Amino acid sequence: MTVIFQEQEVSPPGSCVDAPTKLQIRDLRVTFSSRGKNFVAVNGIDLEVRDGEFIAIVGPSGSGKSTFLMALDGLTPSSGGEIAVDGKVVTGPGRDRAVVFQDSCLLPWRNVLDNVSFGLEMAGMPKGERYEIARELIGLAGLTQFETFHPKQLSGGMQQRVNIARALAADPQVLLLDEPFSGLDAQTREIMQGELLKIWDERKKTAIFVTHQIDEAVFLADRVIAFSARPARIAGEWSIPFPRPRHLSIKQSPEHRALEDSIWQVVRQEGALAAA
Ligand SMILES: Nc1ncnc2c1ncn2[C@@H]1O[C@H](COP(=O)(O)OP(=O)(O)OP(=O)(O)O)[C@@H](O)[C@H]1O
Repeated sequence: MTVIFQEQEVSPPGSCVDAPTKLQIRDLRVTFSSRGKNFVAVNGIDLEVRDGEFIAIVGPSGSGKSTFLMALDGLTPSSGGEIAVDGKVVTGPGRDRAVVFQDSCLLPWRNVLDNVSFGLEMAGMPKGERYEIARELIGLAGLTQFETFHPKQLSGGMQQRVNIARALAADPQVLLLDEPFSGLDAQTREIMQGELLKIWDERKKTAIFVTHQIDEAVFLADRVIAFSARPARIAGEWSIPFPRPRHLSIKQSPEHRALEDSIWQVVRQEGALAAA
């Protein structure tokens, strides 16, 4: 396993190195059945995530990244090991975790305000209260002028901002993001990376972000984890030293590029194993 810890005398601003553990994953295994045969998708992952930490997960296609995320959410049952949020063992989906998917999951007949407040409505929160929470998040997402718009009237980037606001509305302890920007063009994607960090800096949620883009992982995360070829195990781990708030221009720095290269080498190696 490749482990690179950047030594620093002073913690970067916004760092969570001293924060308590938020999410604990011990020996997590996920097994699927396909055509009468069992196969292991996730094989014994151990991971401790601190409160407010931003983790990015990269790895070859089919390595088990989404499966891992869905197991954390409780949508996919694990076949071994344990997941705990604040020490409480996860047995299924719960309000302490929220997922943002690649595709917009907005309800087309509801406007932005009613989409963002949907979960709160389902939880029985009175209208005035849920609208107040939703409006604050819509503002944070820079969409105040669009709260009466319906999803089809919004660009892909705006729809994903609504999705993120909706996920945050229930005030989850852990935000799980499964390639949320992969459907966007390169320019919008970069803008969204900056927007996500702005929202995250404000709310400081513990975040697990799955992506194929290594530059995106390095730019966003406190820690990048590379998964091996299937079955997923941790093949490498990198601590990202850049202080926050981060500006997109850091992507051009030699330090950023060196981290990208180091991560890419591991992912490429694992991808070759997957193809072999
Ligand atoms: N519900 C399921 N039933 C059976 N097999 C599944 C199921 N979900 C995922 N798989 C298989 O598990 C493996 C891991 O899939 P997963 O989608 O987690 O990988 P991934 O790393 O997220 O891939 P990508 O980067 O291409 O999105 C794949 O072989 C996939 O076909």
